[in-house]
Amino acid sequence: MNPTPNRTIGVAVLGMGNVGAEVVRIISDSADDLRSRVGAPLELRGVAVRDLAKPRKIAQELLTDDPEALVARDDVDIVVELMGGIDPARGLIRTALEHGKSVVTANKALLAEYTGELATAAADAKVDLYFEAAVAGAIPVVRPLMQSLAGDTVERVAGIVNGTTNFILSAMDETGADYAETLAEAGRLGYAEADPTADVEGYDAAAKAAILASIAFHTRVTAADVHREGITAVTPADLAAAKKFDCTVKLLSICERVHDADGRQRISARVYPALIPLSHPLASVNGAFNAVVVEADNAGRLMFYGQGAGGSPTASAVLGDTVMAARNKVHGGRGPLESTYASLPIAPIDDVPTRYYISMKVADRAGVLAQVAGEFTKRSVSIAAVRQEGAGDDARLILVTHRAPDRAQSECVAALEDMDAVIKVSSVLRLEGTDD
Ligand SMILES: NC(=O)C1=CN([C@@H]2O[C@H](COP(=O)(O)OP(=O)(O)OC[C@H]3O[C@@H](n4cnc5c(N)ncnc54)[C@H](OP(=O)(O)O)[C@@H]3O)[C@@H](O)[C@H]2O)C=CC1
Ligand SMILES: N[C@@H](CC=O)C(=O)O
Repeated sequence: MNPTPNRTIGVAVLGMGNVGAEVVRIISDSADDLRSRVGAPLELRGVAVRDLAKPRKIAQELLTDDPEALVARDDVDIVVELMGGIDPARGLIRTALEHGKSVVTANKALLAEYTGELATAAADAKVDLYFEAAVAGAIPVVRPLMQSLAGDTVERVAGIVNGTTNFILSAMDETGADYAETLAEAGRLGYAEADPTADVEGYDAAAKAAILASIAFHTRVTAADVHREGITAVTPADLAAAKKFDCTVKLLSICERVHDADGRQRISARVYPALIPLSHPLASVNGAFNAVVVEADNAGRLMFYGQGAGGSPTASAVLGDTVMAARNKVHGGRGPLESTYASLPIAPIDDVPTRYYISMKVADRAGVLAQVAGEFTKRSVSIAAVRQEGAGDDARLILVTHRAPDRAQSECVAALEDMDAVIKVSSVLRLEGTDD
């Protein structure tokens, strides 16, 4: 589309929930600032919702329950998708792009499956597709990876990218708060997804890992490529035990290049709750805050930190994208253009070197530790630390291993579960943030 100076930029918003309501508020409250940043006024043309009867802070005539018609309107230049979910969001974005509208979305679930399709549609239509808000709420991390680091080689992107689970784990750790109550509070504060299973089972963090891996490594990674474990099995006892090892527990998303001995490169993308040392920078990221650590060949280590969830922090990122897309409409230009995407293979979790923390209830008799250690030696996994606690029916053994392929580590756990001396393996978590 040709640039058209001195005109109004029409914006359609799909969804007026936690994020959409804040986007609508900012477009109205900050109209003068936005006009000067874009070089033209941004005008809200309509907002699509499901339930027209719900009370909302917006003129009723701007509301519609017909998003198909809204995205195709001639006076709409930019469509901001904040409905969530795959359908009908995917079709609506496709329609918007095909009608020459630029699109801003925060929909990580959709992007983790369909970025390739949507980016191609945007390129064909020569319009923008921006999604800064899809990863880590207010934190600028998508644009730094796509633009600022486009000339570097990123080796690793790892961090805390789900606010809800970090809010829950922090509360459990700091005050012993109840899991279910804290999850409900995360919903009330606008952090949790419409279906919070996406948060607590790690689907949301996995979607974000897929997006981060794709843009960091210039290869297509989808949610199905990401190894995923959530926080539902993490107990207050795990958090207490972590403290004894000067650690805490965080849900981590880790994306890295795996350099194989034959020079081949693969991508590992994984999400799981892990112990990290209290001295690690991610250990002090609490509540709904997120942080992402990027390691690049020339830039070295960069850390991005801020509010990872909630209506207004996320709306900030959405508005940033909207201003960029609006500037391009007014002054011409398009960007950031996507890289030429490679197709690097995915390294399965089995092949990735990890460290394990294993807590088990054991028989209180001589020789148990030697027997347990024998199972690790058989599989070439070495034990880094051992703690024996309690006695009688409460006898426990806690082990921390050195780095070894995850398959070998999980085979050790399976062997423990078959041993007479081991009454119950009560907790298995990985340990990250250490070199060995
Ligand atoms: N909340 C957060 O902290 C963050 C959210 N995101 C993402 O932003 C998006 C929006 O999240 P959030 O605001 O929390 O979600 P909400 O569930 O609060 O809001 C969704 C909105 O979309 C509307 N909607 C849903 N389906 C339809 C449909 N078929 N037709 C018309 N309207 C529809 C709903 O209408 P109605 O009001 O009538 O029900 C509601 O207004 C999601 O993709 C989410 O993953 C990204 C980063 C952070
Ligand atoms: N439910 C998500 C919202 C932001 O992406 C989260 O908790 O991080």
